[in-house]
Amino acid sequence: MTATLIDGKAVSQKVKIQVKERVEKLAQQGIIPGLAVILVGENAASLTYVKNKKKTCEALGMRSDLHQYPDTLTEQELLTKIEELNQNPEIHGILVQLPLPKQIDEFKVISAISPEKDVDGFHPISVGNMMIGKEAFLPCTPHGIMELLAHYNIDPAGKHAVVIGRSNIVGKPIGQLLLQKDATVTYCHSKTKDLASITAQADILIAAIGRAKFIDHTFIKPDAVIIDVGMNRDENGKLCGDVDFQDVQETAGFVTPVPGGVGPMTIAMLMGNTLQSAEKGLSKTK
Ligand SMILES: Nc1nc2c(c(=O)[nH]1)N[C@@H](CN(C=O)c1ccc(C(=O)N[C@@H](CCC(=O)O)C(=O)O)cc1)CN2
Repeated sequence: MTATLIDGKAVSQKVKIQVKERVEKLAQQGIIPGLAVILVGENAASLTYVKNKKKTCEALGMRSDLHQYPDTLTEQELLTKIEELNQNPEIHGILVQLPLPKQIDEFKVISAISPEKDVDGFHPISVGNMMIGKEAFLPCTPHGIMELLAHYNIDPAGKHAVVIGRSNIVGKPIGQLLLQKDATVTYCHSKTKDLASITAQADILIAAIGRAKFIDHTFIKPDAVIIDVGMNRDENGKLCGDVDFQDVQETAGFVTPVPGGVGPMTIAMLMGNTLQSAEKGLSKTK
């Protein structure tokens, strides 16, 4: 039997339709959700992502301002821009595209964004609230993964979830979100010994390693749910994930493709977070 495809493109469309309906309701009250996206430098992939964010915002009836700077921008200049956006009542979400050039301290920059506008969910206050299960903007990729699991009726409760990767934006938070849904979570990383013996116990495997097609059928348990967060190029320059999609077909129960899996969900969840921020602002003025 071949694995069931987890179709992130289709699920993200569904999420975006729901967001659009809520945006239209807000517009009747004179509020247009506004997202400010800051891009520093000329990273080609980042430019594609920020353009996609802008295009998606506009398609859903939201405002999106792209602030683009050369990689010579100083940290202070960036902090000044963030402060200006923090004060702008028409902007409900602020996002600084990562990675940033080396001269800029990522933590300082993320911490400068008002937590109320932190639609990426990267601010230490957002992370802290998420950790203790309080209301917070959830980071978009992990949030998108949880949405995909829910859509396919995959309940993490009692399952062994193995996360490969410990980044602040994917690995650490997805483990926490799975834990909150009562999964038993194991984190693996570059220093983990005998990785395959651990991943082979996973009912849900999250691959966020950054190595093209690294996970093949020898790493996985029969019928496991495989979520591929990788975004790599193969030997022919073709986009691929951390999972060898073809090779796991006969073993996995469910698998996300790359492209068309987790990636589109990231942008859809960002739209949801921006809308949520605008809705919160409205309820405060009532
Ligand atoms: N401030 C942030 N920076 C970064 C984030 C983030 O969530 N916030 N995540 C990634 C990049 N990213 C969004 O910013 C992102 C990556 C990939 C996709 C996506 O849709 N991928 C497509 C393929 C796209 C292609 O053809 O190149 C897919 O998987 O189908 C969306 C968003 C790092 N930085």
